[in-house]
Amino acid sequence: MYLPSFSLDGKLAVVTGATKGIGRAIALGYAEAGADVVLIARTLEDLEKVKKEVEALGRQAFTICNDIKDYKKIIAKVDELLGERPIDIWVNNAGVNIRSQALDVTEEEWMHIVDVNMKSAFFLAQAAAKKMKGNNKGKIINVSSVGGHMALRTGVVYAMTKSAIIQMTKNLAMELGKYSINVNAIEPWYFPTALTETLLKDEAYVNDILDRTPLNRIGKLEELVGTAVYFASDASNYTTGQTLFVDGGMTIYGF
Ligand SMILES: NC(=O)C1=CN([C@@H]2O[C@H](COP(=O)(O)OP(=O)(O)OC[C@H]3O[C@@H](n4cnc5c(N)ncnc54)[C@H](OP(=O)(O)O)[C@@H]3O)[C@@H](O)[C@H]2O)C=CC1
Ligand SMILES: C[C@H](O)[C@@H]1OC(=O)[C@H](O)[C@@H]1O
Repeated sequence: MYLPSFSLDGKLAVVTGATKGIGRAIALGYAEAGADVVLIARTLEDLEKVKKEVEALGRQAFTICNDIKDYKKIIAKVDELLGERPIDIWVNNAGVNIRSQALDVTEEEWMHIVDVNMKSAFFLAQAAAKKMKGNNKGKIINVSSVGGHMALRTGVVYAMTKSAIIQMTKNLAMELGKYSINVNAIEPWYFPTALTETLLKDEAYVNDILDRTPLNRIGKLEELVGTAVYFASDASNYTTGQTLFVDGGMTIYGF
């Protein structure tokens, strides 16, 4: 039989930033594929809503209402919630951006973006890997951005953190391979979410995006979930340290 399984039946996935946009889409996609899901975000009302959506799909949902900058508390809450239940999949999705020009970046902006997008992502990946190591298997998926691969006008600090996520993915994949833990990254171009809402309301900005996007349209969230399910499933068991662009062709656009 050559078709590998894309099923996540019986798996447990943890998704950071799981109440809106890309994180919510991934969490629901995972539930549709058979996984139980731990949802992490800072807004309780939103967490309860997505919890109900996961349960409506017949899967178990757990919620952790906490800022990932307090990653030690997140890790303690995961332990408290799950006990001995293994974590099969960890998605570092939560991310923020403050779109300042390089000459205007403040230290506070720097610290906030770096703490959420890079420091928290690393230490949560480290904690997940420590648990997965005991089971000699696991899938860590990091959400980077095209902005980590090429210079966009959406802020240098955000770009630095997204580029760091790509390199973190490679180094973790190298070190964790001996425990059969796969580490991969997704690099999205533009998708309609709260994070990009303001940008995508600007017709001139959208036209600039489309001018550089061979598929000539903004992505649909369901078109990103497939990649996240692939990286979470047995279908990707021999794929690690990789970054997959889900970008409408933007990164190959020359002239
Ligand atoms: N949308 C896009 O076009 C692109 C997005 N990306 C990346 O995808 C990821 C998701 O982005 P997107 O879905 O657009 O973002 P949204 O702002 O739409 O959603 C962010 C999610 O993360 C949660 N969140 C934000 N900050 C924190 C925090 N400090 N601690 C815990 N949870 C947090 C939010 O809930 P709450 O506020 O309640 O905590 C929400 O659930 C990010 O890493 C982003 O960089 C990459 C390329 C393109
Ligand atoms: C494609 C980028 O990641 C995009 O640019 C932004 O400023 C938003 O934060 C999105 O992440």
